[in-house]
Amino acid sequence: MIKNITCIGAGYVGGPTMAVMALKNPHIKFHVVDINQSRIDAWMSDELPIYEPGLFEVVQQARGKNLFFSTDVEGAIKEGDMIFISVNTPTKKYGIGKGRAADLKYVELCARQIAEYADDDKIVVEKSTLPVRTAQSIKKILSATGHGPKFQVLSNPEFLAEGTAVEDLMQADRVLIGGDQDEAGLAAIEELVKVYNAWIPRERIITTNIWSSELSKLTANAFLAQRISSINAISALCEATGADVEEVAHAIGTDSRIGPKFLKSSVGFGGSCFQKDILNLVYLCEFFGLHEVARYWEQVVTMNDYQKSRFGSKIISTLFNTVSGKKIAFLGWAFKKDTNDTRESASIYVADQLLNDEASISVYDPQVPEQQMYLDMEELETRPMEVNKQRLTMTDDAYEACKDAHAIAVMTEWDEFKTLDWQRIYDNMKKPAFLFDGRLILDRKKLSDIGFEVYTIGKGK
Ligand SMILES: NC(=O)c1ccc[n+]([C@@H]2O[C@H](COP(=O)([O-])OP(=O)(O)OC[C@H]3O[C@@H](n4cnc5c(N)ncnc54)[C@H](O)[C@@H]3O)[C@@H](O)[C@H]2O)c1
Ligand SMILES: O=c1ccn([C@@H]2O[C@H](COP(=O)(O)OP(=O)(O)O[C@H]3O[C@H](CO)[C@@H](O)[C@H](O)[C@H]3O)[C@@H](O)[C@H]2O)c(=O)[nH]1
Repeated sequence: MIKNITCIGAGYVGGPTMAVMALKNPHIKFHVVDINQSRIDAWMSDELPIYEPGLFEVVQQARGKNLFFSTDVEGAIKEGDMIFISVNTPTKKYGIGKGRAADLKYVELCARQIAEYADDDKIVVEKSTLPVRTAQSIKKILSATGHGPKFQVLSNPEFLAEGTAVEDLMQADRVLIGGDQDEAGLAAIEELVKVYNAWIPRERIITTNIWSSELSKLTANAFLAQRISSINAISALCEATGADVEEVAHAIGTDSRIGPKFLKSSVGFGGSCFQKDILNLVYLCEFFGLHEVARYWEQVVTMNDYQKSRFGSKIISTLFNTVSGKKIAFLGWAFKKDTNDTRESASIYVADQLLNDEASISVYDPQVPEQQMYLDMEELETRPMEVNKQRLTMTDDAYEACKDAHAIAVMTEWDEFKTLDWQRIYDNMKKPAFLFDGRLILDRKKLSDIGFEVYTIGKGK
């Protein structure tokens, strides 16, 4: 009987996942720990470290009752009957597998800490996205460095999307739990099934062997990203031929075998997961000598890079082949709406491309702080920070960002952009006033009538 659940890692996944589990399992105590003190402080305050619609209400209901946040990793490991590992698994930036493989050093450290501090038997749950067969390494570390207790390792990948995390957790399409198929493994799976079954119907909880579960997560993201790259590839052809990508997406999406979701053409997918997980899949395929399979999936990322640079190039070529000294307004910096997360956002790469062509960029995003934008640019290491700061600025007012601009680029699909006073924006811009809709959210006809020169992804002239 599980009485205490610990989660190591209080990020975009650990925080919301444990908050919802705690709300639905009032009889279990949840302890979420992180090495980042300021993140933990934020989880305990009214200003949560991540912006997610509905999250604050959930946290508020459980926090202090059966949901606790702290930096006491050792104490939390000792008390947890079940320990989730929900730490970051970024793309490796060094050594073997650099630029492709997942960097598992944080996961390995968690396993070592669990082995060191655990005084009794534990169920260890992989919540982080991991390459298939990672459980084997975790088991090895636990058994080689532990001092007595027995460990069961489960895989329970998370499928929530940012911006809809609470909804996705509350009404999950499915929950996936993988574990060893022997008696102890099946018993551990059943313990986790019970936790989810507090609100997820049993038929939506899928149980598999551990390797299938690990691989299903990478596969799900690869399939989702593949759909976006596929429709983005078609968007280029639409622009060349006069077809309309939204009409094409609707026409194919009504085929029940294809389905309508994830066919929204865009300036390119971003976020912390898709690119990282596909590159990880590519690396795994190469590792197992499956070079053709690796090339197949790699193309999803190549197409996404092409879509981002195609958008940037379109801005430059439309503005008479140079943006040097011109002001370009960016509406949105986050990688999608309803999140403050900017990891791998298309904005970063398009901004970089325009800055290389000496543009001045003024950004408005309702949730992203200026400091984060500079950190994103710094990671690219393209130019000195002072230059980024001179040419790239953020304002907290969309109208200010667009004032005196030569062009506007809609980079994130925030709802509020649809209801801006576009006549006012047009009146205050340089003419011709160019508008590049990278998210297909604006009314092209209305804007053209105002006087804008509108370019929309996937729509020919
Ligand atoms: N972000 C998403 O939408 C999403 C969705 C599904 C799965 N995932 C996967 O979940 C995992 C976590 O992603 P995230 O977005 O929450 O990452 P994140 O960077 O927001 O959070 C990870 C946290 O782990 C902490 N941490 C790292 N090592 C630690 C240690 N040894 N002890 C204590 N804390 C430690 C970090 O300080 C950080 O706060 C990744 O593997 C990711 O691929 C993410
Ligand atoms: O039709 C679409 C759908 C999405 N996007 C873009 O794709 C990116 C990713 O969007 P989304 O998948 O909604 O958000 P994530 O939070 O990255 O969630 C993905 O990655 C998570 C981490 O692994 C998984 O848990 C989720 O199931 C998976 O959807 C964003 O830039 C979106 O703008 C499009 O361009 N067109």
